[in-house]
Amino acid sequence: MTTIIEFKNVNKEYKSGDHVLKAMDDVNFSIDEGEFVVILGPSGAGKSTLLNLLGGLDSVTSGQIIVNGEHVESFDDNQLTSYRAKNVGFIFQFYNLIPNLTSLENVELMKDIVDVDIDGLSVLDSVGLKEHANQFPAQLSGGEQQRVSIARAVAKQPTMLLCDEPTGALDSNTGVLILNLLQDMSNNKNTTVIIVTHNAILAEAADKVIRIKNGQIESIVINDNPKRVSDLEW
Ligand SMILES: Nc1ncnc2c1ncn2[C@@H]1O[C@H](COP(=O)(O)OP(=O)(O)OP(=O)(O)O)[C@@H](O)[C@H]1O
Repeated sequence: MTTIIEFKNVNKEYKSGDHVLKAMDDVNFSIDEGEFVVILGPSGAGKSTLLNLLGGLDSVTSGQIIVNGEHVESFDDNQLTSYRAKNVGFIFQFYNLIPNLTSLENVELMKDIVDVDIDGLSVLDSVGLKEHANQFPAQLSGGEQQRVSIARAVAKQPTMLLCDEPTGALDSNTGVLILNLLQDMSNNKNTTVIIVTHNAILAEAADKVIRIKNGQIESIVINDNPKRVSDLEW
């Protein structure tokens, strides 16, 4: 297995007045290429902070974040923009769709950003939205908009998919469809998938489970025999 992501002694502090909050407190871990990783922890533990640092949306206070051998913590703004465009697919709770583009156009937009061949219709089909290809975001439900944003992140074929509660707005059947798709991306396309969730059941499907508490790593567990998402008891 090739290590693709390393956090080395990562600290992230937020200052407000005299008070310093340690959102990441000496965090160390590594993730292999193609791993399906679940990050668990209580509210305020630092899960979103970890994803934001890894995705180049926020900068460390100290420590190193090494992705594909490159030091993300030393990137300037231009390097960060190019790093995010080439390597990272974000699936967050906010959808960030472009309102005056259809579902299909929102997905195919990725052609302008990365040099990949995108069959937008087939990606929309994989999230159950082929019939909605020509609708605009305002004509879709919250869960459908979430699925378009997932299709857009997947279509880009990024090195890693960073997902913050990706199924939060979805009913359980659609949630399973999406988590299955993410597990397939990891198993079949060697995409590294990292999912932050409150749903501990998903841990059974993960190759690696990282638990965080108070900005620190509580445990890292490797599953030798992860379950298929479709076999989990929800
Ligand atoms: N921009 C910020 N300024 C100040 N404090 C912040 C900022 N972002 C996060 N924090 C604090 O850092 C800590 C970790 O926040 P984070 O959002 O990473 O937690 P989380 O584990 O994702 O929580 P949740 O499950 O509720 O989303 C929290 O105490 C939070 O209040």
